[in-house]
Amino acid sequence: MMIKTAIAGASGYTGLELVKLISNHPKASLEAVTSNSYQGKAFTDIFPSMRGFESLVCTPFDAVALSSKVDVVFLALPHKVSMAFAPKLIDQGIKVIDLSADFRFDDAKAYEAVYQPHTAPKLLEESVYGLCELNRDRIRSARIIGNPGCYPTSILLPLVPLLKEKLISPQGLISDSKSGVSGAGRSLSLTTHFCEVNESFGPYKVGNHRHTPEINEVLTKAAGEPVSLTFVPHLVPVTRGMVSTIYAQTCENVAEKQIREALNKWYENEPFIRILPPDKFPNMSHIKGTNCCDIGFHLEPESGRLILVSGIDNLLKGASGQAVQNMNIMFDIDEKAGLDWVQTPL
Ligand SMILES: NC(=O)C1=CN([C@@H]2O[C@H](COP(=O)(O)OP(=O)(O)OC[C@H]3O[C@@H](n4cnc5c(N)ncnc54)[C@H](OP(=O)(O)O)[C@@H]3O)[C@@H](O)[C@H]2O)C=CC1
Ligand SMILES: CC(=O)N[C@@H](CCC(=O)OP(=O)(O)O)C(=O)O
Repeated sequence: MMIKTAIAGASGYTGLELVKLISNHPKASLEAVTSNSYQGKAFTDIFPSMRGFESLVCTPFDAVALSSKVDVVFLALPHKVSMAFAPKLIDQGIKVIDLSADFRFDDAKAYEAVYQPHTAPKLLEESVYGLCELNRDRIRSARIIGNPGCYPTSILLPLVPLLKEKLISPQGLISDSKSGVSGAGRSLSLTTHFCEVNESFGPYKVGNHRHTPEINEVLTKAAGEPVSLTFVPHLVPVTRGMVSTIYAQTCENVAEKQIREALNKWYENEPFIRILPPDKFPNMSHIKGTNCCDIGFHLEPESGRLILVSGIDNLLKGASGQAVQNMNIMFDIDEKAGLDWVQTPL
């Protein structure tokens, strides 16, 4: 059986990544790519790197037309936009994997405090947060997935097991995170203009980044009590990649061995989570082009402070790779299908 897919918003960076992944997927086919700005244009006119690999022409989005063609649609659209598209697909019996923030929250009020009034609250209630390793059972039977943000993925994967195992305090968590510029998408903006980012480095949205409530909602559930997290994102002048350096206070008498045992217990059978050996830490160049999340750590014995470092490719495990992993789970095929290769080996 082939899973028939379409990508809405294929002209963006996560859209391109999805086209590459589905084109190489052994059990999925790409039936349609939709775009507003490039209707009627060949996909390869937008991305010449795909010449010879993809022959689709961009069409306008039409849920009824898609219903006879596909089983699942990836919405690679901006947040606040996807919520208008998703219900139309669900009404046609098509599954949805949404890469925006529109279906990530359990609590509509938490979403609305950061974004805008939600126009599909029932679907938001039904949607499943697609953090594959931690939510697999619910993903299996979901009709709609809210694919996690890239920063949340890099922060939640290391922290959730340690909070659940009561090895770290839910208070005073700090994540100092760095992202490549493709995290901001393909549309033009002054902040991602070459001259503004080249040879430049610094934090942005300090104290008010919209990912903080998304991360907090999941951490609070894992801890079983409110958490306090300081999240500071930084932009680094590379195209892709993300590294989060996270500081946490361990609970009394917790030793490094227990941290390693807990992470191994949760992740040793996970193909896309790599717990690094002692004294090894993630590096953007080690995860670029993979669907992996690398996690390394160091415990300061005197202070009990744990330094966790996680690394992902923002466009793969942080977006399109995780979206395909979600599709594999939803359609009950090998979770690694189409993902067990490296696009850009060093
Ligand atoms: N970039 C990243 O690393 C990550 C991105 N995400 C999320 O994934 C989604 C896609 O991101 P990304 O690919 O980077 O974004 P891009 O800006 O690169 O692409 C978004 C695409 O959406 C389409 N679009 C824009 N506005 C509208 C609109 N009003 N109505 C319909 N279509 C519209 C555009 O295509 P066209 O005009 O051709 O229709 C555009 O190509 C976003 O929600 C983003 O937050 C999540 C994790 C990581
Ligand atoms: C570098 C950069 O600008 N990054 C984006 C995050 C992109 C992402 O993954 O988040 P969403 O899916 O929630 O958009 C930002 O800080 O808003």
